[in-house]
Amino acid sequence: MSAVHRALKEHFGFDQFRSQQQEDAVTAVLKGDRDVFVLMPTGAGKSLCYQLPALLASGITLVISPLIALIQDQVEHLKALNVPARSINSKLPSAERRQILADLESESPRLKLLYITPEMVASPSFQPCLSSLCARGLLAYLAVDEAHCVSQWGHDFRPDYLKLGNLRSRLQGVPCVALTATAPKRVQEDIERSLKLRSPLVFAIPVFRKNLKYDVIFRDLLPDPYVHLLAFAKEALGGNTAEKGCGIVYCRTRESCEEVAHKLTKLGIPAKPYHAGLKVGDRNESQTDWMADKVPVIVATISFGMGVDKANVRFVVHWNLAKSLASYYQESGRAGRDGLPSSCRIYYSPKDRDQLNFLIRKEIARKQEKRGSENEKDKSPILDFEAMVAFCEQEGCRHATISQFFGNQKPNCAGACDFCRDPRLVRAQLARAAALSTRTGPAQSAEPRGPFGFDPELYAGGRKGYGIERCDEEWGNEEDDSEKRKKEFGDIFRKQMSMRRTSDVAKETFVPPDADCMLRDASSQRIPRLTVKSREHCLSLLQECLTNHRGAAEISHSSDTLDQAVEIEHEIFRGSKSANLYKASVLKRVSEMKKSAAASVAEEKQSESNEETATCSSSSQPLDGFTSASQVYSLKRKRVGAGFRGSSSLFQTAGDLLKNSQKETLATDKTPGDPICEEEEVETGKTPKMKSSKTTPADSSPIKAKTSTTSSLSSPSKRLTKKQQKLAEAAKDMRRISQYFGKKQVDTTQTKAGSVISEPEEERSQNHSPLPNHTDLITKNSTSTDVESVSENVTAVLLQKSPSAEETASRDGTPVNTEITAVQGETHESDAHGKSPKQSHENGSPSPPAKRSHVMKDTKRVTFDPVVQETQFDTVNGDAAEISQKPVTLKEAADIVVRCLDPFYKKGKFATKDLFKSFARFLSHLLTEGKTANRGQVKMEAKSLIKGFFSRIQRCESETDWRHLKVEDR
Ligand SMILES: Nc1ncnc2c1ncn2[C@@H]1O[C@H](COP(=O)(O)OP(=O)(O)OP(=O)(O)O)[C@@H](O)[C@H]1O
Ligand SMILES: [Zn+2]
Repeated sequence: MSAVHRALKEHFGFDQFRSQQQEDAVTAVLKGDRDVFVLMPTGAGKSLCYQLPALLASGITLVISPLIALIQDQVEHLKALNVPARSINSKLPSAERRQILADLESESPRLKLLYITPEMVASPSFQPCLSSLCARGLLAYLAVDEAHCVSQWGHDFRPDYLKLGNLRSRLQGVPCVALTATAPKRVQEDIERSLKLRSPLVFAIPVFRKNLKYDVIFRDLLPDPYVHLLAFAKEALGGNTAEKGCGIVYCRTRESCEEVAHKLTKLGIPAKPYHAGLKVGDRNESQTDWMADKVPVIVATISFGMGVDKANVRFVVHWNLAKSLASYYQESGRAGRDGLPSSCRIYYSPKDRDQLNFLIRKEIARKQEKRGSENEKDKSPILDFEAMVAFCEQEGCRHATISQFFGNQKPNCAGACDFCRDPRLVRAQLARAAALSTRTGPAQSAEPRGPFGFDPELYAGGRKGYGIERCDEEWGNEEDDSEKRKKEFGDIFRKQMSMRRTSDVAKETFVPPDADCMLRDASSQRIPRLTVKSREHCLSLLQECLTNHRGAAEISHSSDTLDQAVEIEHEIFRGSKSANLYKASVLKRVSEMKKSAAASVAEEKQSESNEETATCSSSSQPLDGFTSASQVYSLKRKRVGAGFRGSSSLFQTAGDLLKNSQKETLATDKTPGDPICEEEEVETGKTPKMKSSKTTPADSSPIKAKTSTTSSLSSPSKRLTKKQQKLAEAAKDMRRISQYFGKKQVDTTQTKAGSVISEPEEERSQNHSPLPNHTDLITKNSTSTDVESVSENVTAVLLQKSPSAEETASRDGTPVNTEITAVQGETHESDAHGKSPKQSHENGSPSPPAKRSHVMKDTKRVTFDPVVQETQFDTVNGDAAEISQKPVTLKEAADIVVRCLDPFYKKGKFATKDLFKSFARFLSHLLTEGKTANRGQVKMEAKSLIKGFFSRIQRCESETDWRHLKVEDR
C-alpha cells in the first residue's frame, strides 16, 4: 500500500479513491510542480484532492472558501477526523483567534489547513500573518474552493474572489489548486486567467450522473401543485418517509419555504423550513433534524446545501426556478450522492420565469448604473438564465443539455430524464402550457401589475421580497456584507415605499423635456423617478401661487412670476434628493407663500379669498401620478381649507391648523359665502378659478351637494341653504345611515355619525390618486361632511402629535397609511364631539364644530385610544348600545386590535415593531373579512385570537408565526 493510500485510510477512513480522477488529482497536487484545476461534480470528492495532500505536505494549506457557514462545516468535519484544521473569521472568539495566530507564528505550526474567506485573506489584519508564513516558506498550497466565484461569467461571481489574483502573485512558488463543480468552458478559462494558474493540470469528471433522474413539471397546469409535490416526494422516498431517505425542496423566498413546508406537513410528510429569516436556533434545528433523518424534507432557500453532505438525499425539488443552469446542476446535484437512484424535479412556471428574468435584468441594470458603463460580461447571467429556461422548455434530453452546457459529450441518458423516458408526455405538457398561456395572455408583459398579477416593482418580486432573498441569501457572508445589505434593504424599502405612494411603476423611463420646456436643468435625471412632467406641474403650481399671492413678502417686488417660479423650482430641484422630497418641498414652498400672504388675505375682500381657495384647488391634483406623504396630507388639507376659511393652504402643519382653527373659531362669520371644496374640480379635472356658495339648493349634482354642505356644515354658518337643511334632516336618522354604511364596510369607514372616508390599503395602493376615490365615496353620501371637515383638522394635528396614530394604522409609514390614520382621526373626532347620533337627532340640525381648542383637547385624548373610545360609546347616552351593535369597519377593528395587542408589544412579544404592525393589520382583516360583527364581538374575538396566539408562541419572530391563524383559529 502506498503512503498516499495509507494516509487516505488513516485520516479519512477510505480504502480507495473514489475515482481515477480523484486519485490523479491528489497525486498531481502532491507532486507540487504544477497548478491543478479540479472540475468534478458535486459530491465527487473534490475536497479530498487538496485535503489529503495538505496532510502529507509540510507546512500549511491556505483554503479559500466563500462562506463562513461552508468553512465551518468543513472545519468541523476535519476536526472530527482529527485533522488539524481551523478557520479565521469574524465570528471567531478572540481567544481562539489569538490561539490560532500564535500557532501560525510559532516555529513549526501544528495547523495543516487554514480556511479563510477571500475578504478575510485580503484584510489588513491578516496581512502580517500571511507575510510571515510566506517569508518562512510555510505555505504548502493555496486551495481555492468554489473557484467559479472568481469568474464574472460564473453564476456566483464574487468580486472579492478577484483579489485572489493579487494573493496569487504574492505567493510565488506556492502551488494553487482550484476546485469547482460548475464551470462551463468560458468560466474555466476565466478562472485560469484570474487565478494566474500556470498551465494547470485539469482533472475533470463528466457532469453526467446516471443515478439522477431529471424531469420538469409545469406547475400552472396542476390542479393542486402541493398534492402533486406530495405524491412525488412519497414516491421518491419510497413510500415510507422517515427511513428511506430524505429530500430537499428549494424555494426562492422565505415565505414559500414556510408555505411549502406547512403544506407538506399537513398533507402527511413532515417538512421543515430553512431560511435566513428564521432564528438561528430554529434554522439549526431544521438542519439537524433533517440531517438526523428526523424530518425527511427540508424546504429551503438556496443558502441551504452548500457544504451539506448527506448521502441519502432521494430527491431535490426546485419549487422556483434556479437562476442559471449551472446553479441548478449544483443544487440538484445534492441528490443521490450515495449513487442510488434519486430524482431532480423542477416545478416550472412561466410566471416564475418572468419574475426571475425581470430580477436578473434589473440587477444587471443596477450594476451598470453603479459602474456607469456596460460590460460584455453583463450578459452572462442572462445567458445562463436562458440556458435554465431552455432546459425547462425544451423538447430534448435533460442530461444532454446539462452535459453540453459544461462542455462535455452528450451522455447516454438511458431514460434518466422525462424526455428520454417518454417524449410524447413532454411534448403534450408543452402544448398544454402553450395553450394555457394563449388563453391567459402572455405571461411576460412589460409591466405586470398586482394585486393578482405580478407587480415586480411594487413588491420587488413579491410581497415578501420575492427574488431579493435569493440574491440576499446566496452568499450569506456576514463578514462584510451587513452594511451593504442594510443599504440594499434600505434602498429597496425606500423604493417600495415610494412606489406604494405612486402606485405607478410605469414611470421608470425618463421622458426627455420638450423643446419649449421652461425648466432649468430640464433634462437632468439626477432625481430618480422624477419626471419632467412632474417638475413642470410643480413649476406651474409655484407660478400660479406667485401670481395669486403677490402680497407674499418673498415675491412682492417681482414682476415676472414665471422666471421666479423657474428659479424657485430649480432651487428646490437642486436641493432635493428624491422625488418625494422634491415634491414635498414644492408643496411646502407653496404653503409658505400662502401663509405669508394669509394675513393680508384675511383682510382682503371675499372675492380675493375665494380666488385663493380656487387657486389652491388647482394645486390639489395629484402630481403626475405621484402622491407624497405631504401631498396626501395636502390633499386632505385642501378640502379642509375649503371648509375653514383662512385655512385653505395646500400644505399646513399641525401648528398652522391649530392657528387656523383658532382663527376660525374667533372669526366665524367673516366670510359670507361658502367656498366650494375641490372634489368637483378633481372629478372633472378642471381648475376653476373660483367657487362660491352660489351653488343653488336645486343643484342636482351630488358632488356639489356634498361640497356645499361641507363648507356650510363645517362653518357655523347661520344661513342654511335648502340643500343643507335637507342634509341636516337626513342626518337625523343616523341609525339608518349607519346601517347603510355598515353594508359597505369593505371599502368605507364608518364613523359614528356615518361619515365615510376610507378604503383598504391594498385597494388604495392600486389607485393612482387617492382623491378620485375619495370623491367617489363622498359622492355616495352627502351627509358625512360635517364630521369630516371638522375632524380632518384635528386629524392633521394628531398626525403630528400622536405617534400612536402612525403605529395604529401604518405598517410602513406610507402616506397611504397616513391617510388611513386620518380616517381614524375622523372617526374619533366624531366621537369627540360627544354627540351621539341621537343627540344630533335631538338637536335637529347638524352640529357646528365645537370650539377648536376643545375639540383638540378632547380628540387628542380619545382619538387613538380605543379604550377611551369604547368608554365613550358606553357612556355617552342610552343609544350607545345601539351603536355598538353596528358592524365594525376595518379601521375600527384595527383600533381594537391595536389596543389589544399593545400590551404584548410593550412586553417585547414582538421581535420588531413592523411585525407588530403587520400582525395588527392581519388580525384586523381577519376580524372583518366577510363578517358583520359588532365591536364587542370583534373585541372578544381579537382578545381570544391574541391570547391563543401567544399561548402557542413565546414571541412573535416572523410573519409566518401567524400564517395559520386564519385556518386554525377562525
Ligand atoms: N475516496 C473516497 N471514498 C469514499 N468517499 C469519499 C471519498 N472521497 C470523498 N468522499 C466523500 O464524498 C463526499 C463528498 O465529498 P466532497 O464534499 O469533497 O465533495 P465535493 O466534490 O467537494 O462536493 P461539493 O461540490 O458539494 O463541495 C464526502 O462525504 C466525502 O467524505
Ligand atoms: Zn435524457
